[in-house]
Amino acid sequence: MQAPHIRVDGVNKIFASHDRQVVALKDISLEIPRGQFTCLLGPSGCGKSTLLNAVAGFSLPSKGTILVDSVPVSAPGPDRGMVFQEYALFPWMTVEDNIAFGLHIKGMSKTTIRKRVGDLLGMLSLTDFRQRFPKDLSGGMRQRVAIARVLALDSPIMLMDEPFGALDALTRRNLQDELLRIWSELKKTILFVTHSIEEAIYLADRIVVMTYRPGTVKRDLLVHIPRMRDPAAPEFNALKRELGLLVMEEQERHHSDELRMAAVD
Ligand SMILES: Nc1ncnc2c1ncn2[C@@H]1O[C@H](COP(=O)(O)OP(=O)(O)OP(=O)(O)O)[C@@H](O)[C@H]1O
Repeated sequence: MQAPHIRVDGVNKIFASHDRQVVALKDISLEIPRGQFTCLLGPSGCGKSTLLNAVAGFSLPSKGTILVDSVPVSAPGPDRGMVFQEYALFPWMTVEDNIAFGLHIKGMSKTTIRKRVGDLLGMLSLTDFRQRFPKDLSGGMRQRVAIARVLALDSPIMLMDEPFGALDALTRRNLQDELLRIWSELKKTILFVTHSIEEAIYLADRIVVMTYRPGTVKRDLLVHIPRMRDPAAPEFNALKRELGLLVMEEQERHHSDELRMAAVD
């Protein structure tokens, strides 16, 4: 399946909670070309997950539209696979059964499933762990299974919500490298949420920095540093500084907002 193109057009999202309304997204418009690796970057509360959930079809915009290959998103679909920070594996199933689950639902033949699961176990270095249960795996391994499960369905779009946020630095770097390898091999369109500036620069073709409440696009830039990127390189650090200032401004707005709310309560 060819990677699709995503178009976010004038999207607003308003949550009504208790006695107040939260404008989580305001006038977001983005054109994401097929095959692009885009990171949504910003501090907590700037609407990254809200935007990702809207593209996934889990929570639709209050205003505006999201189109995948010109078709409006109105519900979750098999063309958009989601990977969460909290793995979301079935604890009673082995690694291979977790990966195969969606394929059984699709009604694929046992032979095809065995072949595809075998390939994915190999691709994500999980072959020796195929019979294990999630509780017997490290966080990094569990996240590999979660990625394999989405890849099994062959979704041409991968939506990833802080997938490596709970992992230690070394495991995180390994999985980032694997993700880049898989992405360049399988040519998926990836929308990846992170609040780590370094992770965004390491991975992305493009970084969209968001503002804190309402969530708008603060900066939208292409990363021109060739891969594999060296976080110690001067050009990497220069971009890190530039993005750091932008994110810090939003972080400060977040803190002042929290202080203001605490004073009201
Ligand atoms: N279901 C909801 N009901 C009410 N408010 C919500 C809901 N979901 C999100 N919000 C609010 O919308 C804003 C954006 O939240 P969102 O989770 O998208 O931010 P984020 O950038 O992904 O942050 P984090 O990194 O902490 O997940 C926040 O102010 C949040 O409190």
